[in-house]
Amino acid sequence: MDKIQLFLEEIKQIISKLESKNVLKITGLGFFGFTLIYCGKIWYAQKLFKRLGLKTPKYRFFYGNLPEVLEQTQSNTLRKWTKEFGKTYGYYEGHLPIIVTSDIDFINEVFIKQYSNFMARKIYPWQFSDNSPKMDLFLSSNKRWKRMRNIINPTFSPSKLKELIPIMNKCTQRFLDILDKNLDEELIISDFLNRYTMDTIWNSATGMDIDCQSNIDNEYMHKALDVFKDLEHLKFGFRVTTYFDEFRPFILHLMTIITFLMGKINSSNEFVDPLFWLTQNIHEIIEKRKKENILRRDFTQLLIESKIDDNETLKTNEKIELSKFRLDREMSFEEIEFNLVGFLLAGFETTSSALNYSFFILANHPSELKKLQEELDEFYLNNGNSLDLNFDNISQLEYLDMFIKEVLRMYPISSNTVNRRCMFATEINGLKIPAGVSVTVDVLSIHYDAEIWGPVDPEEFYPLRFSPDIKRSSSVYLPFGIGPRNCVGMRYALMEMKMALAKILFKYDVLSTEKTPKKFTKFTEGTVRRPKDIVTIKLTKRS
Ligand code: HEM
Repeated sequence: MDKIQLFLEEIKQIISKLESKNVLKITGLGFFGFTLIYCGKIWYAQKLFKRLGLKTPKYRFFYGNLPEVLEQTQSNTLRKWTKEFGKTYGYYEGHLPIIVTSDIDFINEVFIKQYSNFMARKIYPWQFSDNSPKMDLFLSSNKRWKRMRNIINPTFSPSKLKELIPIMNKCTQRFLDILDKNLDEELIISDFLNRYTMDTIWNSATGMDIDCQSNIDNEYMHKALDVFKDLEHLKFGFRVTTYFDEFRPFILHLMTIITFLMGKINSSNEFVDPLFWLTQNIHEIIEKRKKENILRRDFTQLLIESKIDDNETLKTNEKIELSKFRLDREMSFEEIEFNLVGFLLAGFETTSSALNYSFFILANHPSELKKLQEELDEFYLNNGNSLDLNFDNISQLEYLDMFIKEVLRMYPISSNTVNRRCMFATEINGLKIPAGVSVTVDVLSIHYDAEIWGPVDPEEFYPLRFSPDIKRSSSVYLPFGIGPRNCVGMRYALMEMKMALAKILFKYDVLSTEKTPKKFTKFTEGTVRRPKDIVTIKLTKRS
């Protein structure tokens, strides 16, 4: 006790001495020292690739290469650098080191063979921490990701997804009814596609029929679009979190508080509101569902019911590890909530953009339209004059499958997300990779590599390069990523796209107008890569 009192006395004396001296001076010195150490840390971090012997483009102290990447879109910049530095090189986002690769062996090591060393994504500027319970499947890392992925995987199996076919059919029919009223007119097709994919994913996720296709001013639609708009608005804030990565959680909390207060002061504030609003709505839907024991066939129900299936998904050693935590075999309320919001956002703009690219191709390639229509006519006759599609008969539409594959080869929607972060130091092909370093794939360079996709020029739209008799490594085709952490929604997205295209092209011809772009030259890129040009088309009844 005496010792404690003595200690407190000493502290009091130090404080009073400090007060009597120039506090400002000391604070200034402290700040200067801290800045010096922080700059030293940045300087050292930006020497990593030199130490590893990897080439890098010229970078600036503190900023690294981020300004250049953001200026031109990441995909285009990586493709340009790959031409200059070869298949594997490094660059810096601020002082965060990123290895870029288009080397297939390297990709196989990171994404498949050594995936347990890379069970995280590159740090996203809006990511609080690796283990926050608010992180959905996309943003979570390590065991938390693995556990959630094992629970979610069965939800996207064909046997579960087939329960969602009636919802897809209903929304597609609604889409056709709307298009029927807009025949022979110039259409900005992305407006219609956004509403179609939002209607489908919201209905599939929650069972709630929001019908945002007929109701243009639908609130759900606006809020979802606002979330993406806000991510654009926040570019500056996100640059700050990248440059000051060590303080990211603090800056993000601060940004959340500021925007929350701004939202309170100005009720029309567009930022926190939409994501908060969406999450709140989903929260209420799950709560109601659990309380009233309502049974519907949708993602909410599938996630509530889903459990880890040890027999199917886990290897023996993982079974033992997970069986120790039996409670974790199902998802918590919060996890269901954040994953449903994640599905809404991941399944809306991606599929809508993929269809937008498809209509751009159809308007510019009448011969492709003809081939697809011939296949659909044959399917209709062979299936008792019906175009009812399901997971069993969809494989009969082989050309449609090749067509969509080629669209996504030329226009990979979400190539910036094909990355992993090293969590445990390792070595790949002689290159030592320390924990914390991210590896990102230069998808465009691979998708346009003439050695892989030739002899027909990869710049040409040519679906037959996906003929079943042509064999290629699956690691060269990456629109949905690769390995155990690839896109969990791939089957759902492909089914939705095929259903929409099959039903539309069976009924209508797609025509170009004077405004239809012939080629895309500029893109905007966040998690989704979109053309800057607006795709205008005309639909007309098939002759
Ligand atoms: C054409 C449509 C789509 C494209 C092109 C696409 C593309 C991608 C890509 C490239 C990734 C990263 C994969 C990797 O890192 O290896 C991804 C991840 C993911 N996607 Fe998709 N996606 C689409 C539709 C969907 C849909 C409809 C859903 C949900 C209903 C969805 C949910 C997800 C989720 C949850 C992840 C994270 C998976 C994980 O980290 O385990 N996506 N997607």
